[in-house]
Amino acid sequence: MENLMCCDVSFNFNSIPSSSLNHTFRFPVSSTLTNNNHRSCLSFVRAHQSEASDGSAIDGDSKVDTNKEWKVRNSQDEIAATQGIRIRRRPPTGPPLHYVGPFEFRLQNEGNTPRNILEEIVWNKDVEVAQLRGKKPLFSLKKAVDNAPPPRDFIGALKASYLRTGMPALIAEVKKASPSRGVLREDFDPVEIAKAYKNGGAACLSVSTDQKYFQGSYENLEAIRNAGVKCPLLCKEFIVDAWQLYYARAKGADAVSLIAAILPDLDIKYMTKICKMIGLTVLVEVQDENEMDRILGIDGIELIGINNRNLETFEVDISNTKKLLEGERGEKIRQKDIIVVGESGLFTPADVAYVQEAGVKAILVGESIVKQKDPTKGIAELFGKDISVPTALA
Ligand SMILES: O=P(O)(O)OC[C@@H](O)[C@@H](O)c1c[nH]c2ccccc12
Repeated sequence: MENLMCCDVSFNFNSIPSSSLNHTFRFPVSSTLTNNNHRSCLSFVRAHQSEASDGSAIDGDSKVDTNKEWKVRNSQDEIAATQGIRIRRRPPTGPPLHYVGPFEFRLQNEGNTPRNILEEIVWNKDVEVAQLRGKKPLFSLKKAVDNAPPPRDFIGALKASYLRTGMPALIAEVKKASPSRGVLREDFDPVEIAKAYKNGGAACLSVSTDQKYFQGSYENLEAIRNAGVKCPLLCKEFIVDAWQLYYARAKGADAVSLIAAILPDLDIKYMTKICKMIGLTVLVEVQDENEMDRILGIDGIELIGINNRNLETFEVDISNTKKLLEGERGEKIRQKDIIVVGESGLFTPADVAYVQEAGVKAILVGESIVKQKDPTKGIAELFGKDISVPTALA
């Protein structure tokens, strides 16, 4: 890992949440980060804002000034909107007159009601992360990350699988439920499912860690890692804060997904840099042309997922993968040597052939295989043939 150096930084705190006011930070800065522009640096501070120089947490409900906090979030939403991002990171109608606890307990009105499920998930995630950060400050996570076993090569595993089978490499998703489909599998044993996927020929696994909407957990991720399943693991989360990257890595993830619909370019850039520093592979997920164009404008992106499910409406349309790979976009992706992952709504060999034809080298599949009594067989049915690794090579 890159050597970290420390610097003291004092800021004009106009764009920093109130919990950070009057603090001089001492935080690690990698050589890559020092060269970045001022805004990037502010974002980095935001990610590290909840710790004083001794590493103690300085966030806490009692110290949050909701009025200033709201102003900061509102200006973040304005920046995001200029990039075509519709998802608001916080309720927009201003702070409640009194601080009444987390988002769930705030009085609902037209303005502070989420407009769609993705917005609701993000607002809840914000609260969840703030609470978790208080319990596990960044300095303790950094120690865990330093002592974690080396990450596995996520992209290497995808490439090897594609070369071996001549078909898109499978990222098989371990998820119990989803907001659009409800519970997918009652008898859900994450480790058994992970082993079955591996035996069926999955190159990598995706593990849902969101508890509220997907009934997942970081314990599942850790359990799969500790059970010795060799596939690299993607932590399937809604990342809204760089703290979550360290958390995922500390829990055994080899890769994380960043959702372009909720993260402005600047966040994607600096989070990608942090991931590189701590050894995580980044999968950036896009769902329309605007998001694809934004991500193709960012350097250093190696893996792009095209989601066939619109996260705002839940509509699934696998032709989305084809649409986003046509013409100049496809050309640019090939020039940049980016691997594209076709995501969601893939059920049959015809679906797999369709997205392969469109240009993907990997697919991310959950529902169609997790629902099968035997997920190993489910994989063979999805591909229309056995793609498992011969036992002599496994
Ligand atoms: O279960 P499916 O339709 O095969 O989809 C899997 C995966 O693509 C999906 O879970 C997913 C991809 N990106 C996401 C972002 C948020 C929530 C869910 C997702």
